[in-house]
Amino acid sequence: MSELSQTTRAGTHREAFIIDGKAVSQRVLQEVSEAASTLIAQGVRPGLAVVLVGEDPASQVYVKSKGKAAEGCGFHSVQHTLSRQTSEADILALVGRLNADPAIHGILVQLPLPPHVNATKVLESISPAKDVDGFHPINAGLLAIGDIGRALVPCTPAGSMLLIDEAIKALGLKLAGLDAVVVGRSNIVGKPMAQLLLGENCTVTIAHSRTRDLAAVVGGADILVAAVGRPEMIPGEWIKPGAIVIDVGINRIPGEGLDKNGKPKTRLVGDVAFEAAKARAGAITPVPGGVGPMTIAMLMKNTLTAAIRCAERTV
Ligand SMILES: Nc1nc2c(c(=O)[nH]1)N[C@@H](CN(C=O)c1ccc(C(=O)N[C@@H](CCC(=O)O)C(=O)O)cc1)CN2
Repeated sequence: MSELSQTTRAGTHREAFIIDGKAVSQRVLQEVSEAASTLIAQGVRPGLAVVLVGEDPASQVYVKSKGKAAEGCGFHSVQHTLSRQTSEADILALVGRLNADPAIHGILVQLPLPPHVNATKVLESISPAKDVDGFHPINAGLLAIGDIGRALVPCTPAGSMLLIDEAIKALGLKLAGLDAVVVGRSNIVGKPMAQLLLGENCTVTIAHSRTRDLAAVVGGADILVAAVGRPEMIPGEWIKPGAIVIDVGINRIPGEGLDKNGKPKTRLVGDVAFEAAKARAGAITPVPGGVGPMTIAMLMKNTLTAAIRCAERTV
């Protein structure tokens, strides 16, 4: 496809539409709260259990935000905080109890887990019906065969799709047929993202560390999803003019000066060099304030979905 149309009447390139992940996530949370109220009035309160193993400060912040968001949606919310030394067997036993608890519709084990714990084994022990992270192979399989109606879809890719919809509307485009490039092939973001884009009839390429001529592959993308976790590794000059850029990376790098405690300041950047990319893209997500807030909002949506499906199974 040729350049996506993004020129003004004077013929000069317009600055990118900044996709506001905070605003879109607030909208999702509002919709989830309203639907949850209806469900609660019918006697079913969605319940989310979050399991945190260890004391990683970033994980503590994310888990706290998830609990707060769950409460904000009117959910029953529980947090299990386990010490870093907790054995894999004890984590599996806890997941087993949560699987059997009728008040809990969604179970999330915060990642990363300590190195002595087999994360795959723990994630596969979660009942697929309560796997609100969408990481269980059953949910990955349902997504791969295009049965989204029965799957729980991973939160970050699902949220990224909503941001793409937002950009498509703002730019007056149609999603079907666009060339999408996903940089990164993780099971958590890259692969499910590619499946979702394929489900919307995009022509999808997954690029990774062994991709030859990444610049050329990225340069062909009408939609670029960067999910590699390497600060600003995609230069703005690689972006196709008018492209939609979804930056999943959240990388903390050294900032300038000292904070109020005298410690060196840090700042968050994405996988894309934002300022240069903004000058070429049609639409772009910022970091922070782009994909990140969507992850938690979609987790609430998945918990609501799990609760609704559970209620439907028991009538
Ligand atoms: N079990 C899971 N573990 C992890 C997941 C996940 O989806 N499931 N994702 C990440 C962490 N994460 C949620 O858990 C998460 C990361 C970032 C944000 C976010 O809103 N980021 C803000 C910036 C926050 C800051 O200032 O530090 C943003 O981008 O605007 C939300 C959730 C790993 N683990």
